Amino acid sequence: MITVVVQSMSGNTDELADLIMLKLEEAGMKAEKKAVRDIRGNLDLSECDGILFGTYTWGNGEIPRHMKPVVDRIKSQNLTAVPCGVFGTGDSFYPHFCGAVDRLRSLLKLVTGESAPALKVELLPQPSDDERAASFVRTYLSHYKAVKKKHVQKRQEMTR
Ligand SMILES: Cc1cc2nc3c(=O)[nH]c(=O)nc-3n(C[C@H](O)[C@H](O)[C@H](O)COP(=O)(O)O)c2cc1C
Repeated sequence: MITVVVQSMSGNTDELADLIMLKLEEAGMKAEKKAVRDIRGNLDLSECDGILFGTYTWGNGEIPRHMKPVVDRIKSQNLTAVPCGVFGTGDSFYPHFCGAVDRLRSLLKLVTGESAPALKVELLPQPSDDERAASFVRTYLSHYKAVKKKHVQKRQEMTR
């Protein structure tokens, strides 16, 4: 079960989350969506099977402050065995298009050592983003399998 954690102000990123959920389900993977405002206090990210983080970008290519509960968890909870991906919407009018996606990926790389697959979409998803979302989900699912395999091997080595 993939947990899709999404922060959206005006609905674009939420719509992208729905498209990604659909693609996950079409690929045979169960998914649940959680809005950041609903997760305060009661979501241990390290217990998730897999996570896709969705965010818009604010300020000058920044992660919106509403994502703080998620960023704090990424920093404090052990996500090394949890396959993660990042998606977001932004506006290419700004110098750092979807900067929040890049920043979240960098943070995840720092704490997990893994390069999370990413998808950036211009404002509201268009029909042309359908195949991009499907391709992102395919890339994420192979990353998911690779991370799971790595951690099974690690556990086996530790019990030897
Ligand atoms: C004040 C402000 C700053 C923004 N800064 C950026 C930015 O630096 N980079 C970017 O790609 N988009 C930026 N955006 C655009 C939003 O990220 C974009 O509209 C996004 O799709 C909103 O997502 P939402 O509908 O899920 O809230 C900014 C928007 C506003 C209003």
